[in-house]
Amino acid sequence: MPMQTEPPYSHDQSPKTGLLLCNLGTPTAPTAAALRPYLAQFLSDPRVVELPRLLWWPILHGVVLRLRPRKSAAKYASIWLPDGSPLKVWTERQAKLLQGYLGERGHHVQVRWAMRYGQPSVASGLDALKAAGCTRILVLSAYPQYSAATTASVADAVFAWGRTVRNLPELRLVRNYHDQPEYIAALAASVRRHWQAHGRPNVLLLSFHGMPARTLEKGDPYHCECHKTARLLAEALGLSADQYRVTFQSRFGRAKWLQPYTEPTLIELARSGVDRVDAICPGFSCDCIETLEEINLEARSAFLQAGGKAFHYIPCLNDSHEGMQALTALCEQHLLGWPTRLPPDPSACAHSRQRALSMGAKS
Ligand SMILES: C=CC1=C(C)c2cc3[nH]c(cc4nc(cc5[nH]c(cc1n2)c(C)c5CCC(=O)O)C(CCC(=O)O)=C4C)c(C)c3C=C
Ligand SMILES: [Fe+2]
Ligand SMILES: [Fe+2]
Repeated sequence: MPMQTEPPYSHDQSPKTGLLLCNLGTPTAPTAAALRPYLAQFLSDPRVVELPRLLWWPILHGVVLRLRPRKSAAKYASIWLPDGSPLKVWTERQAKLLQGYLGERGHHVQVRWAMRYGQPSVASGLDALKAAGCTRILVLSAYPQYSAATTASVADAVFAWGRTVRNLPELRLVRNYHDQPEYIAALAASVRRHWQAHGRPNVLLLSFHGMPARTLEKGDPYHCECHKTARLLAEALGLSADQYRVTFQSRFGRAKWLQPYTEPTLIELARSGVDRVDAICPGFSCDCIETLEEINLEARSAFLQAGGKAFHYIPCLNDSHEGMQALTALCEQHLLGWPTRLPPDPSACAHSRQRALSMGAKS
């Protein structure tokens, strides 16, 4: 990939900081035609499906991309918002709010949002921040728990962009925030608020997106980080071990995924006489198809059909004040990690002195 041609370097540029909030990506419409390119890009990422290409390619192109787009489109249609896919709507809103929250704390940071798959791409977001004069950029992956399939894949996109850039900004990538006290406090506050309004369940179900089980054996910390989030949240809420369950959802393909699986656990709970379950998804920073359709529609119906009496879904933090405060605190901790800089020095070298003179500055 060729390197970009950039405006000549100038010493009189004041340092500016940018923030790129990256989420996974989502189709532009709830149709099979929009789902196909989105799923093709997503499921071609070797960080997501780790099978050898020779084996995976015929399955992806011969089976998955023929059947899944139509099936998934119907699911997206059931949760679509007037302004688009919930994942896009919430991510855009969080980025807008983050700019204000950080500004109130004295951080004048340009905030943009991007999607790892689809548009606006990570590269276009980084290009825009660089074009706006940002010489340091904080990349915040929206996933609280680290996984190679999500966080590391965003890093891949950032590094790929870096290969096209001549004059790189300083880059910092948030790795995770699964145990950040402000994030746990925000989750606990949203659960408590729900319980104040609707009473308490017999069991609180914490459902996380799944991963193939072999990723845990190969050293991916995702499973452990999900369990740590769950333990901290349970402690914050004062729950005993029998008052909550940790499960994994969204199994894809035939391989064994992280267990226990969400839906079979709900069926087992209903059959064993548990009347009310509340479900929360602390692995998602905002609501999306995985929470709104798979949990709030499908899992709810499985629980009720198996004899459960009441199922409450507690939404993701989305644009709530507590959630935004947690994201702000997280960004602030990372922004403060950067060294203090000397003011720009236009006389730092002969060519910039000449530039300053030609632009009419006094020598
Ligand atoms: C929260 C972390 C996520 C992990 C880990 C993850 C792994 C993973 N996902 C798939 C396959 C699919 N995921 C899909 C949607 C989706 N996944 C996440 C997050 C994680 N995925 C989010 C936030 C979303 C929602 C996107 C939206 O538009 O709302 C989908 C698409 C939907 C569908 O067709 O079912 C697929 C497919 C794999 C294989 C995987 C493996 C590590
Ligand atoms: Fe996923
Ligand atoms: Fe673990």
